[in-house]
Amino acid sequence: MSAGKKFRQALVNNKPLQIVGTINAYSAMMAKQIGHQAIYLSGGGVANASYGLPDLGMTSLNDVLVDVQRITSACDLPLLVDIDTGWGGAFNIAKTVRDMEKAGAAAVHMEDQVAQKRCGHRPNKEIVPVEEMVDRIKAAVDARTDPDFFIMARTDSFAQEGLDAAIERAKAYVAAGADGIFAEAIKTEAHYRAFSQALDVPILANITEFGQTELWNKQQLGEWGAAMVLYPLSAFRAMNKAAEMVYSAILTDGDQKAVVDSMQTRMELYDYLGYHDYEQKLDSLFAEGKNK
Ligand SMILES: C[C@](O)(C(=O)O)[C@H](CC(=O)O)C(=O)O
Ligand SMILES: [Mg+2]
Repeated sequence: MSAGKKFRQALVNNKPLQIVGTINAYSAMMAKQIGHQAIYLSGGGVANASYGLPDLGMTSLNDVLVDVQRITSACDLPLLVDIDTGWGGAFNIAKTVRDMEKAGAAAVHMEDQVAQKRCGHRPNKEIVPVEEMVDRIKAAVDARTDPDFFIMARTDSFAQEGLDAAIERAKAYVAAGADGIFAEAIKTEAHYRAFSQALDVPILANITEFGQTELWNKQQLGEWGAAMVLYPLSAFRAMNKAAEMVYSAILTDGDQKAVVDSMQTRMELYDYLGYHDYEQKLDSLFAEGKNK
């Protein structure tokens, strides 16, 4: 089954489908073993974690592809990738889609901000005219080789243009071939219901922390018509806080005794990696004559 097909299957089997951000290959393995059905690579996350940069359109296609390949090599859950604005004009967007498919991604979301983009939950975003975004979507849809590869259009227009205009944009994006709509930074039950009633493609709710949206439960969001619920940076934020505590404790206390109980143990680390299977294989293949 292609990655795109797996993503579509997960959408059918889970209403709504929870999609968790996995900042690296190991996180993706954990998410899968814990029972998640779909994972996400955040554009902001790649910029922050892999490059130490803000989420301001400074990373490129190749920067994101490296992390996509690492994750898809380690985990076979369908991966949704944040491709920001697609990184250029029609030909660049076509290349982005083909490269993402080849790298094993199942789905992408592309937004209607100007190339000099911002985080969707920050002020002063600038949006391209609807025609320009429609062209972006057509280029993306035309470029895919797997018809199941899922191309989601994200609209950042709610903040500037309001609900009705944002829905009109979403309709135009669906008419251009978008398979789903990411309604960025909408806020209330009425907003979610309006989007899902106006459109007959799956709608994504971005439940990112410390932003514009309340931390709605998946059950509520499902009732309001959301087909997907995204948690783009939740584990990453928690990992950062944990690292901060450990770095501070080591510096202040001179040892890590106070924080060791909050750490994943060596065995827990190995369990997610399937370490023992590797070790057994090594022993059965090469044990003869070694360490004896
Ligand atoms: C989803 C998002 O595009 C991301 O890059 O993860 C961000 C998330 C965030 O900054 O909290 C966004 O919503 O713009
Ligand atoms: Mg992003």
